[in-house]
Amino acid sequence: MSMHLKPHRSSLVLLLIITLSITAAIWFTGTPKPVAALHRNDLFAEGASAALVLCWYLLVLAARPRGRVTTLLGVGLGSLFVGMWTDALDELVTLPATTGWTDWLEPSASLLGLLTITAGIYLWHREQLALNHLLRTRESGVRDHFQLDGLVPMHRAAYFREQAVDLVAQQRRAGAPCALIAVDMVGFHAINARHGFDEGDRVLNRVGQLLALNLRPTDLVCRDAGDRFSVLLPATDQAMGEALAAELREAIEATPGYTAAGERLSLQVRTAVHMVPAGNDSASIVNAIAAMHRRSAATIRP
Ligand SMILES: Nc1nc2c(ncn2[C@@H]2O[C@H](COP(=O)(O)OP(=O)(O)OP(=O)(O)O)[C@@H](O)[C@H]2O)c(=O)[nH]1
Repeated sequence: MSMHLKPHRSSLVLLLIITLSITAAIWFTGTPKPVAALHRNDLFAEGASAALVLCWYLLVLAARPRGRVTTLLGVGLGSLFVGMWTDALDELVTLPATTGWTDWLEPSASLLGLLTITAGIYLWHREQLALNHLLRTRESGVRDHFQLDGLVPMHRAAYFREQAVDLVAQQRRAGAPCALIAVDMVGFHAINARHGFDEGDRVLNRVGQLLALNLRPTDLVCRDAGDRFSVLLPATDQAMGEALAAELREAIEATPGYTAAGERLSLQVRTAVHMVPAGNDSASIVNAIAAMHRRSAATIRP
């Protein structure tokens, strides 16, 4: 069983027992239809629909932690599957006229499923709005999981460039300048060398989180590469950009954290602010991003 499904083992076992019980009850109560009497198109359509709902059920459970939303979606999709599965079995078996329970089981399970899925989707929507709030400064209204950084919980450089082009075009229409900040760790290779690459990874992760926490909701931060991060500050002048860059440096250097072995780390970062004037062509942002990282690399910290 996939490790993502392990927390949902009891739900899966319950659905399996219900499905096997219904299948056995229908099979042993009725008479299998001869092959010539089967409606192949109906059988295929109903069987495939049930299989697809089962796939949705597994994908949703595998993607989610346990909780109220997952329970509602699981019960809903599970019930819908049971309704559709009963419908598909109906194509294989002729039941005696006295067996009335399958007539109400299929529509009731499907209706219960749809109602429960609707309640689950409503709560999922509320949950997602709360999560969107947490992801401010890590995405600018566009989510692209293909461009997420595997190490630091934020997007990568390509996403930053795409969003920066859009944001700068918006700012141009509003006549406001944007600021870019390059954040580069100083002597990061020494952390890897002294404490190991895994510890270096943890430091990058923590630095990324500190940056995200210390920005305004409208700002965007991404990991550029290695120990370099890029920040976009819409509607920001030079003075504000410099002030925010100083705050970011202070936030990181004041809370360097500890290694797994309990050794206090000492972190230093350098920043470079690069202004994108109000009327600037949005395509030039790509050059501006490269320029700010060059400027940051040339900055000497005491
Ligand atoms: N742990 C870890 N290290 C990385 C990762 N990506 C790049 N690095 C390391 O980051 C270091 C970056 O080296 P430099 O660009 O010289 O940075 P620095 O040591 O901070 O040097 P200065 O910026 O000149 O102060 C290299 O040692 C890379 O191996 C990563 O994903 N995880």
